[in-house]
Amino acid sequence: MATNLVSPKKVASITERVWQSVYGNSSSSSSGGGGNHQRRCSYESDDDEYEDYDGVGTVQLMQMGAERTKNVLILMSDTGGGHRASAEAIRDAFSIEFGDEYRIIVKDVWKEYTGWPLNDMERSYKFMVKHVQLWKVAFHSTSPRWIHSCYLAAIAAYYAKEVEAGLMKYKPDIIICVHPLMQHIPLWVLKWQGLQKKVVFVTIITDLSSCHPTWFHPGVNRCYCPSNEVAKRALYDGLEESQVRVFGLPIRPSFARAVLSKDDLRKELEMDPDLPAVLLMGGGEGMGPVKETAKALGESLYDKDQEKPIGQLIIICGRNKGLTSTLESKEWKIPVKVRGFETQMEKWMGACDCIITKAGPGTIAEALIRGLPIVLNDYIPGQEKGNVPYVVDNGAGVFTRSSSETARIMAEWFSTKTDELKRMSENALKLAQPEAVFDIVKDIHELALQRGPLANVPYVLTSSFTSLI
Ligand SMILES: CCCCCCCC/C=C\CCCCCCCC(=O)OC[C@H](CO[C@@H]1O[C@H](CO)[C@H](O)[C@H](O)[C@H]1O)OC(=O)CCCCCCC/C=C\CCCCCCCC
Ligand SMILES: O=c1ccn([C@@H]2O[C@H](COP(=O)(O)OP(=O)(O)O)[C@@H](O)[C@H]2O)c(=O)[nH]1
Repeated sequence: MATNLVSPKKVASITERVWQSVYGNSSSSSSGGGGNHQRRCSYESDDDEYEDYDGVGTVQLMQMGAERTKNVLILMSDTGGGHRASAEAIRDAFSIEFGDEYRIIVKDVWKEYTGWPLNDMERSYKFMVKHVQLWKVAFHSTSPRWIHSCYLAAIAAYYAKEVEAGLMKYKPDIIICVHPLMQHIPLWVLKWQGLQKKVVFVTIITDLSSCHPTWFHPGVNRCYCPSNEVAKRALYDGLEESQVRVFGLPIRPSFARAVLSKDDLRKELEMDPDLPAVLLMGGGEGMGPVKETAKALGESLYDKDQEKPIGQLIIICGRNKGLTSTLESKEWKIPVKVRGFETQMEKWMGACDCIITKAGPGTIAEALIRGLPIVLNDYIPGQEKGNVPYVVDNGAGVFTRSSSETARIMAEWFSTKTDELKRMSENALKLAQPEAVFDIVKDIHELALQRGPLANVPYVLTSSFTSLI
């Protein structure tokens, strides 16, 4: 029931009353859908974390007129590994640049607050990209604006209250969205709440070239595009030039700032100190032809005549546990390390000489920063297709879906074609944008400073205040 939204401890704000007038008092309007709906809809939460953030309102009141810590809510989802990696990159860069000025909260608000299908996007996405034709149809058929707007409006009608509860819990001064489907409902909520002038809302696109039109929402304060190609699409899809900025894809500062010596890293990671090394992976989920490629490399990187390896292989399987155990149980003729989900990718990339991966934007951007030539062995149709020419046409790598071809290229790079490897490494470094993440957070900071006086009015007052103007 709408009246359940307010704890007896809290003063019911005018916004909540407006909310009731929009949605009425009927419990039937809000009871469907999410299994966790009843619990999540209540502000009488038994959630300890909520109590922490609840305190923010009081702190804000005490700090009125003084500089106070601003809350930044980063909306992401673990559909693949790239959205979280970008979210963490932004979080770390804020901390490096601005210290305690900002409190950063990285959340999948859908998962915490809504019900099916929003709270289970990871599994649905994994299922769809595994059945690649299904993803292709879903991706392209939802591209026209009227189609995805209808879907999203229907979902908003169902889950807006839950999303509102999720957003209000964290009392954000700034919302940063790194997922295409997490803009529409929060932006509607801010509009209905009259909070558009108080809360800065920006989107950071995490696809390098081809991307789904849901990314381009005209209601954002800024849309950070990783490339000029994406920026052109954003303008074409209705964003104003003043909204669009191009700095590059945000990559974790550990890639940009750490001084890493390959020798030290190899020692730390217990790798062979001398043999050239290739890193084989398939994004956060260990997707693509990793197993077949590993087997082919096991053969091609072994010199049968001299009976010794010409290279070593690092396989990072991400969250794909089945792949990890299959590859761990195999016998190898060359030095091989099989790893699951790694949290220090900059070290593994820093210790290797080249990489084989599906065309995930995050992995590509990281590899470019480390100057690794790339063999792209797969791409997800739709959003990852354009990443292939981005790498190949810029001379930073090659594309082949054939495992035996990949294995042959690698053997050549490590023997007769070392000059090609070197040239591609130089091209990769030319494309790299390690400072993008810092440029983005500085721009967001500027944007926050430009906010009017409403930005400093605490949430406990803003809702009632804004409803009067
Ligand atoms: C005639 C046939 C009709 C078929 C209708 C299908 C109904 C809708 C079903 C599915 C929705 C499909 C959404 C498509 C596009 C979404 C935008 C997009 O590109 O999202 C990309 C992300 C994943 O990002 C990728 O991650 C990697 C990062 O690690 C990598 O970077 C890659 O390059 C990134 O782009 O995709 C998603 O998150 C998709 C989640 C799908 C969830 C499906 C949930 C089940 C159904 C409905 C949920 C509600 C959403 C409806 C929104 C529809 C509007 C698009
Ligand atoms: O064990 C792993 C595997 C992958 N990643 C990171 O996950 C992201 C993968 O993003 P990408 O866009 O390449 O592909 P996705 O997984 O999203 O499809 C990159 O930042 C990787 O460094 C990671 O941190 N640990």
